[in-house]
Amino acid sequence: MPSTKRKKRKPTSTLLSRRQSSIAIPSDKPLPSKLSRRLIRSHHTTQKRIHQALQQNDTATATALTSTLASTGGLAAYQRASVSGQSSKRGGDSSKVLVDWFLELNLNINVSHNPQSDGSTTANNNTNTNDEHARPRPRLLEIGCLSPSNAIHAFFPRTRRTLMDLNSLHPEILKQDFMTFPVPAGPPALPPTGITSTSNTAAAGEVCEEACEEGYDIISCSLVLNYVPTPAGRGDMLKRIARFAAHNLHRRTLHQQPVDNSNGTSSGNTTNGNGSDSGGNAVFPALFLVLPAPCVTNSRYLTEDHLQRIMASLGYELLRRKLSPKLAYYLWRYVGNGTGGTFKKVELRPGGKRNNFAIVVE
Ligand SMILES: C[S@@+](CC[C@H](N)C(=O)[O-])C[C@H]1O[C@@H](n2cnc3c(N)ncnc32)[C@H](O)[C@@H]1O
Repeated sequence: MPSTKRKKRKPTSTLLSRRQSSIAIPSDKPLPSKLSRRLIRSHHTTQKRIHQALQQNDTATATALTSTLASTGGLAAYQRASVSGQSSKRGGDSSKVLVDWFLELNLNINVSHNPQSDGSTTANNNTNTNDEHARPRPRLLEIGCLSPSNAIHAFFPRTRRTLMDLNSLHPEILKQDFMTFPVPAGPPALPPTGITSTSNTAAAGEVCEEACEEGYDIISCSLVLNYVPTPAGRGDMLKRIARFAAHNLHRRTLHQQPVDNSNGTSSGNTTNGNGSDSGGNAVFPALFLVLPAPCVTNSRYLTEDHLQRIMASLGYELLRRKLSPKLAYYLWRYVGNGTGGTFKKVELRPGGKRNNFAIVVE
């Protein structure tokens, strides 16, 4: 008779400690996918529990959970698991979708052959010599960056990209919390955005590189929003991203590249003879947002329609969308004039086997 004994599932903590040495030691080898998935899930859950404990002033539990997290490799182990997910064998570089969309949208951005390039040998690095009205090559701000060698980096030489993460895995990646990264200062008198926020401009005396004034044409936020442990924290991150976009839109307007919001295309001199969009006004300022698919397909509190309402309130319109079994990809264009307003945690999709992912805008 076949045994009816069910195989006991090992607790994640046991699995992690058994693997701990392989996580702590830097290695080029990706972690097994099952372990990566469990590690990522357990990291998110523990972080959420730490936050809940802190909210209840239960510092003992928060401290215990924090040390459990640290003993199992902490953020570094989580990042290693995420890098493993990004490996080409697992088809995991989400930025490939953005590259496809850039090509589809006929953006006139030359690709540098070497994503590590500083741009000095790239034709059409900072100016498009065929178009006297062309703006400098667009600038990327990537929040939550694990590597400077993903597909999208070929579009942005080093001088045109700012990559950041809470924990930097590469000298080019700033160790920086986006929530304290200064919103570019100037040009003066930003138009009203419908977004209320506190202390978002660069403080006097803060180091202000070129980007500080020029701002960013596209912000990439791939699998970062779901890392933020609270619904209100996610809303705050989206609001902050919108302030960066508002700065860029205002700057574009000042640089006399009129944006025609009525039909989703740029007007004036932004298209050249071959129909490509040299200034990128039909696309930029933009946000590339990637979420695990269940956050929008199986959450009690978030649907794609609801996400779209939140984004519209912040001044965004949807340009592109792709849903794969694992991930939801979006390209949003910031057009301003957000309706503002608040979004609470409201049950939209009842059901037993749903998750609780939510975004709250206060
Ligand atoms: C799952 S990884 C995503 C990596 C990559 N973008 C991708 O698509 O695979 C999430 C990363 O976001 C980073 N992160 C989370 N919140 C952040 C913040 N406020 N500022 C900067 N980085 C943040 C984490 O440190 C982590 O490395």
